[in-house]
Amino acid sequence: MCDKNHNTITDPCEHHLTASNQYTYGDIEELANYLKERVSIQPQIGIICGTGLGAVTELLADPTIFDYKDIPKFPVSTVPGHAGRLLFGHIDGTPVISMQGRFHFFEGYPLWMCTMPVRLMKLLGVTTLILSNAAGGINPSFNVGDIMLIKDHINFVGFAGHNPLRGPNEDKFGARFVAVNDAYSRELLREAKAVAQGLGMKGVQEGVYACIGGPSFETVAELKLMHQLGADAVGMSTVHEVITARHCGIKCFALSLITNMCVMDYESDEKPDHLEILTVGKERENDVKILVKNIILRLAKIN
Ligand SMILES: O=P(O)(O)O[C@H]1O[C@H](CO)[C@@H](O)[C@H]1O
Ligand code: HPA
Repeated sequence: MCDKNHNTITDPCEHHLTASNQYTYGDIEELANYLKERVSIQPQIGIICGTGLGAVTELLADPTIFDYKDIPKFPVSTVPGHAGRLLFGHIDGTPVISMQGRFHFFEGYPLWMCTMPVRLMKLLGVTTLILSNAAGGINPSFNVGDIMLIKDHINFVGFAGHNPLRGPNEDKFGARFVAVNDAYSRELLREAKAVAQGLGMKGVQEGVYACIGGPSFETVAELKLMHQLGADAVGMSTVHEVITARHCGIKCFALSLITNMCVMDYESDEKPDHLEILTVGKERENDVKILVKNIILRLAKIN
């Protein structure tokens, strides 16, 4: 820890710099300009694909694709199931930008770095963000393969003091304090439910997503606590992206694919396993794809 008695804003030290966002508004503007010079699509909708759910990007017609490693100042994906590509294209006429792979806190990235692409999307013109993730089911009425439409979250990472907005506020993106009681657009949730119903999709649930830091999964005691607190599913992402999006006024819709049921019994020999999580993602990615496509179609009709 830093023991220097100093003003962290006017005289930041290395430790404080890591805690605070190092991407200035100008840096992200530069990044947006870099992409605008190379692709003419101005996206309205942003998509962030969860573990094993990158197939949603197949919806983009004739996409322009950037590998994260080729974009200046961009982090790179290190988790299997996250391809590490940024795609621009159209889904049934709607201009879209999609991240095939996200950044997680457990990879070692500070939260401001994990969520920088959301601010980039804002500067590129995105007004609505659709997020997906793989999650463990806590609600005993859920089944593996269910799709949970997220209505709220419990931010355990935030409880521990980690927030993507920590540090000096960037007023050009939004105000210092941001309300998140309505983080998940009720309108989008209603529309998504109507779409799922219209498609006759089975196993579509609604619930509360709990976010932990990972990469360790949860203990039985932690899961029992989460259940008592009202969490229906648990994962290691999404919430920081949603906070960053709400800060800059982007509407959010998020869904979890329940890739495993959490082990809440000391007698059980089962364990969560990333490879199994990827397998369930593969099995259900088509349904997630259909749902996302139809939500975008519906949004195009009502907007
Ligand atoms: O949230 P996404 O990116 O879908 O990934 C989920 O899958 C991984 C665990 O297998 C964790 O990273 C968890 O958060
Ligand atoms: N816990 C945390 N993250 C996850 C899980 C889980 O059980 N499944 C998929 N991502």
